[in-house]
Amino acid sequence: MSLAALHNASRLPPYLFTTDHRQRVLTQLRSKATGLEKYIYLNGLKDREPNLFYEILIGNLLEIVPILYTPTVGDACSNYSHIWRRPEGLYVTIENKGHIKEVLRSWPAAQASRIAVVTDGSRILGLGDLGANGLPISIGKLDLYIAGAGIKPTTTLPICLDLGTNTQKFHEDPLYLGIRRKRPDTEEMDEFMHEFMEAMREVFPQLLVQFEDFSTDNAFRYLDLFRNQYRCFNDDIQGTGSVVLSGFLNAARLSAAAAGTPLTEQRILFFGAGSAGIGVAKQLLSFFTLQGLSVEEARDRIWTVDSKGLITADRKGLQEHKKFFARTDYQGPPLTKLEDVIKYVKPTALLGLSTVRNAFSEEIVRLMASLNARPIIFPLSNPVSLCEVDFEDALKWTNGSVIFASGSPYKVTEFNGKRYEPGQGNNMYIFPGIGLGTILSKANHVTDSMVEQAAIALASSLTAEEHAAGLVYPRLVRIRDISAQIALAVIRAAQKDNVDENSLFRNLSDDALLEYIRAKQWQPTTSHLPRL
Ligand SMILES: NC(=O)C1=CN([C@@H]2O[C@H](COP(=O)(O)OP(=O)(O)OC[C@H]3O[C@@H](n4cnc5c(N)ncnc54)[C@H](O)[C@@H]3O)[C@@H](O)[C@H]2O)C=CC1
Ligand SMILES: CC(=O)C(=O)O
Ligand SMILES: [Mg+2]
Repeated sequence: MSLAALHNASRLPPYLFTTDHRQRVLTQLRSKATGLEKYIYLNGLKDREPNLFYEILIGNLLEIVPILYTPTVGDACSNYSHIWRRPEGLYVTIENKGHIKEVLRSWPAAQASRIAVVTDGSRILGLGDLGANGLPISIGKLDLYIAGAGIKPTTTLPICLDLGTNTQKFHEDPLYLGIRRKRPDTEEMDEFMHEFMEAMREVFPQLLVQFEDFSTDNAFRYLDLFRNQYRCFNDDIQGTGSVVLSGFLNAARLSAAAAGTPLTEQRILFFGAGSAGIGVAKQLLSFFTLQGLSVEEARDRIWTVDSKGLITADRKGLQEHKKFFARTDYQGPPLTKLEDVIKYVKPTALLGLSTVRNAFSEEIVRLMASLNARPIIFPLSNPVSLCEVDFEDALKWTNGSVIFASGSPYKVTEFNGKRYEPGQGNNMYIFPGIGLGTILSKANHVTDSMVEQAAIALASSLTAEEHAAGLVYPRLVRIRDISAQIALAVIRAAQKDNVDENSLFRNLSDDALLEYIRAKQWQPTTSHLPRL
């Protein structure tokens, strides 16, 4: 319909076209009192005017990403059954076992689908088992694919597997959207997951599956079972590993320069040894092997702590995923307090993936500062309400020397008259580029080298000005460009590993391929809307 015809439609206010829609949206958004209300408002906007929604998101990333993603998406998930407005993703339930394919076929434009984010709701951020309320995490991640990498919205597919929940209060909530039953045992869940993955390949032949927020045992289990069989990766293990390796490459340079020591002298302590902690620890082996150390030497420079303290090999009943980093060189009584572990290990870096709010207390942070000229402290648990230490406190207790990156966003902070910018060590910097590179190259698997090269590309993407400002991650506003650079590195790694099915790119120079990737990035079009 032409503007004139629209103007003549009597339901529209007569002066609508003398106003700017973007300004109207931002004003309405900012008038909402809480993050959750803002989330609901943006959700409605996406339904009414998806192009405008994405234009506003891309143009205001720093303001809007914390609403659609961590921390506010955590509130949206916790309350999803109560704020639900409309269908916006696919639910596949345990009751669908035996005919999952038919359920998947109900998704419109199956042939066009390229990327699915699949959660079973069992560990949403650090908020635990939210069951069928987990869908917004898949939606939020896909919005970042669209905004951050330029993936076309109609090719994205958010999925929540509703297998029940062990959180009793949902069984008793009359508005709860999911099945009221406990989660299945391993055998039943395995049967479901095998059928689901086979059906996904058949119905969506071009699809990349991103596993998201599965509880730790299942996260490792299904990654191991499926990674060589299907086009898939686990964001919490591999995406987080990659993004933290990237930030660590830059942080270690700053820390080693301040200490006057070689990079290989880094000693890394993980507080939290779940899918994220161990996923990152495994990826950080590459930090050392890239400097020429062997895997065994690299492992020697990494210590892990869980709720029982320093993880040692002699501990009875140690879970499988904790065994690789379990120490064999500690003799003595169990070290159960973080402070004692730090005194024993003398780490240069302390990484939190524990879900324990304020675990990095004043004593802990001051201890790190007493051991290091520039301590690396990454409190990576999400959302903010579970972060191990706030940015302002970390600055104060280290007198500004901390090299900091958190999982959820913090604001630029002044300390002693100086301005400090926090890093955000969140897989949102990496999965859009991994996805874009995998989709474009039609890689049939996501290999370790694709994940590692993504990290190196992200670490190398900082501008001279960002380096001079002491940043360890590039600024989020450049995410589209950065995702294109990551995608290039991912495609080249896929080619080296011979998993690319799109061989056309092999003859292109890096410059030509980067140009091609950028040209492929979807842009919202809002020319049909009024602007001044
Ligand atoms: N920044 C990022 O990009 C990402 C952050 N995460 C965050 O990482 C956190 C952990 O996720 P998962 O590993 O999947 O969860 P998980 O629940 O499997 O792991 C938590 C770990 O922390 C340990 N822990 C719990 N309480 C403790 C205590 N009091 N003292 C010492 N250790 C304690 C547990 O023993 C376990 O090893 C979540 O908050 C999640 O949001 C996860 C993925 C990406
Ligand atoms: C960021 C993310 O994937 C998580 O906290 O689970
Ligand atoms: Mg996650």
